[in-house]
Parts: sequence; structure tokens; C-alpha cells
Amino acid sequence: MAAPPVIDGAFARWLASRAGQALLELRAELGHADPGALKAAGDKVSHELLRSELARWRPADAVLSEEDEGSRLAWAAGAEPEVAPRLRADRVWIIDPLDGTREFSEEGRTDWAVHVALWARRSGAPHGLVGGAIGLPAQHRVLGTDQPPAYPPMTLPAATGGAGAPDPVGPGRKIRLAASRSRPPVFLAELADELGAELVPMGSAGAKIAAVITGEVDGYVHAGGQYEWDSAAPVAVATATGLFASRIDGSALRYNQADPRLPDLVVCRKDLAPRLLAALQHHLRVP
Ligand SMILES: Nc1ncnc2c1ncn2[C@@H]1O[C@H](COP(=O)(O)O)[C@@H](OP(=O)(O)O)[C@H]1O
Ligand SMILES: [Mg+2]
Repeated sequence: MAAPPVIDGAFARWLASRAGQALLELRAELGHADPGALKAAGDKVSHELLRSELARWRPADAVLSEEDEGSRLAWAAGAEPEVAPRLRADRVWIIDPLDGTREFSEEGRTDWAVHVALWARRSGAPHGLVGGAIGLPAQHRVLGTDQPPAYPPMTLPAATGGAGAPDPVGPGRKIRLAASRSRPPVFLAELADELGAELVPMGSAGAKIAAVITGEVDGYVHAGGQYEWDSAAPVAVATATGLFASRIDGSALRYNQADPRLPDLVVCRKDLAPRLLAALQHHLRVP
């Protein structure tokens, strides 16, 4: 096989495509009769592929993967380097081998993803992300920072419309907010009411942020729990596209922190951000 791309962004796309292909093959081979077995096999196959390609082609870089033992531990800032080498590394790949594991195991669903992001100590941006790719294997596409998608259209087809409050997305059209199918923030229904917005339930943080990038929805709000790998690659692509991304209190998202929990975020078009953040202010203390 030919060597993968040398440029990191293109390499991230290559990795996400390879892992996505392996996941599609696994799904076809195992079927959906035993969802638990399919989920476990999916996590394992994709993690091992990404881990071994990273070890082969980027041996000097550290890796933070959802599927690594101990990945959820909050290492103290002064932890021994052999315990958490990523905290001393200049470059760290933050990967979620299978985001939306639950949806992957459900027949016919396409809202699951492979996340590959690169964090660099000297990136110049608060989030530190210098490249990434969201693989959407069942949608037959990869969104990556190597070819950032065009900024989403300002208005969407009338079919998505409805009589909502006046809003910046276009006359007579409700704001559409992607939300977790299984664990939406408890305040989200109320927030949507206040904004006159429609909630669009979907699986996978990557699939939801991809929907913001393509303009299928106007924003994504999450709170109540998540980890760095759930949002690193999608945030890398969204911000490379020119979209807004922050914590729900408006502060910067930061990656490769000692504690990998990153429980909340908002990703949306820039014109919508002030209104969404203002509405979120009332809900900051509710998970
Ligand atoms: N309250 C919570 N606590 C921890 N992780 C959460 C969470 N809500 C969502 N997530 C994680 O965020 C990802 C997207 O979730 P959702 O589909 O519900 O929006 C999933 O990743 P994985 O599928 O990689 O586990 C899920 O585990
Ligand atoms: Mg995930």
C-alpha cells in the first residue's frame, strides 16, 4: 500500500477513511443481531487500526483515545511522564474511534462517526487543534480541515420552516438545533422554547457537528457530560470552516487538558452565537 499523506490534515482524513471502511465491513459481516457484540467489536477494530497506523506513521506523537485504558482518568498536572506522556508532548492525536457507538449498532442509522484530531502545543489558538477529520462512513463522506467545507448557507429550504419567533436564520423559519437522542441536556427543551427553535435528535457528536457544518441544522448544544475525544475533531473542522464553537458559558474549548472531561459545548453559525449564548446564560447551572 502507498504511504499515507505527509500533511497532517490529509493524514487525518486518510485515517478516518481507513477506519470508516473497516467499520462498514464489520457491520456488514456481523449484522445487527447482537448489538452489544457489534459495539464492542466496532470500538476495538477502529481503535486498533488508528493506534497502529499512528504508531507506524507518527511514532513521535502522543495519542489520547477513548478506547485506551485509563483515558478517562484526570491526571494531575505534575503527573509522571510515563503515566500521561501526552501532557508533556508537543503533538497529541485525540481520537474517538467510534463516536455514536449506539447508533452504529442500530440497523440503517448513519449518525455515527470516526474522529481524528491533532492538538499541538504551539498552535496559536486556545483550542490547540491544528487539524482533524470527521469520518461519516455510512454517509460516504469525510469532512476535514485539509479541505475545509464551505461556510453553511444562511437560509435553508422552506421545507424545514414553520412559524417561529423572528430569528436570524431567515424569515418564517425556525432555528434548528441538533441534540443528543439519548442524553440531551435537561434544559434543552426550555431553551428551544425560548428561542422558538426546533430540536433535531441525532446520535454522535461528530454527526451533529457535521450537520451544523453542512447547514442541515443551525447549531448544536450539549451539556451534562462528554470527553475531549467526543468533540476535538468536529470542533477542528467546524472552526476551520469559520463556525463558532465554545463552552456553553462562552469560554474557550481547551484540549489535551490533564482532565479529559469536556462536558458541554455549543457549535453554531457565527451570526447565531450571541443569541444562543445569551439564552444559555439562564441555564448555566443546570446540567
Ligand atoms: N452525559 C454524558 N456523559 C458522558 N458522555 C456523553 C454524555 N452525553 C453524550 N456523551 C458522549 O458523547 C457522544 C455523543 O453522544 P450522543 O450521541 O448522545 O450525542 C457519545 O460518544 P460515544 O458514542 O463515543 O460513546 C456519548 O458517549
Ligand atoms: Mg464519542
